[in-house]
Amino acid sequence: MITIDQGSKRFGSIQALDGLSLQVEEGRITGLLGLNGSGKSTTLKVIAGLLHLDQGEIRIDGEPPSISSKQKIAYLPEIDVLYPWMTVSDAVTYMKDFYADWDDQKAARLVEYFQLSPARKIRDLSKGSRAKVKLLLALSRRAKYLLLDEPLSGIDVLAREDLIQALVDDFLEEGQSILITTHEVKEVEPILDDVLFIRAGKIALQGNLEQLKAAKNLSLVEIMKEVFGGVHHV
Ligand SMILES: Nc1ncnc2c1ncn2[C@@H]1O[C@H](COP(=O)(O)OP(=O)(O)OP(=O)(O)O)[C@@H](O)[C@H]1O
Repeated sequence: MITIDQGSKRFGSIQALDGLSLQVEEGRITGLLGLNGSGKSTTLKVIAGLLHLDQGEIRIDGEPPSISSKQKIAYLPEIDVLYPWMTVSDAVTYMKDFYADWDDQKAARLVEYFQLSPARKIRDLSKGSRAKVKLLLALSRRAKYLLLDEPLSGIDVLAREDLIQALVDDFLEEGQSILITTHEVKEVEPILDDVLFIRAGKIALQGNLEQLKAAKNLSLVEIMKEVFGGVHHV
């Protein structure tokens, strides 16, 4: 389980996380949902160990972030910034050398599923294909926790629902957990077990999605309107 207790993070005058407490359960798919600038990416970066909290505690399976906890976490890499000059195949080799839990067969299946050309340079790919390479690089690790920050961004609307379902049916291993941030709420809803609603750096509501919907007798989008004050576009 991943827990954050009263986590705060400030960037200059901006309080990105403001006493945020959450739990991400094992073997479940959890959606971290919120408006622009509410702290979703910051939360994922804190869990990935790329940012440190100013205050509060984070525990990954009971341990503070460390080299060994980082091995349990696959974070959708910023490939556009990290290695634009690499080909798709170079990026796969690079990740394979870096991570002991790399699954070569799954990487090959994903290259085929996404119809990626291994010899193409990342910087020359379309935005959608770059998004697919990012997903490929995260999903090809047998990491316990997969952190997916806006994985559908740039992927066309027709491909999104198929992709998200394939992700769960064909590429997720038993016991793996996903924490996903997205604005594509309707596309992702069918795969979500749990939801965390984040507002101004705090969790406004969290729980099992089906139980929340039943308790409130509302759809996910209606719950979001309630939590975020009637704002439709999240
Ligand atoms: N490196 C940084 N330096 C300065 N401010 C930052 C930095 N990273 C994030 N912020 C600010 O912290 C706040 C939270 O940002 P964050 O990226 O976590 O939000 P988000 O919920 O992921 O937003 P979006 O949905 O727009 O991607 C925002 O006001 C953002 O401008």
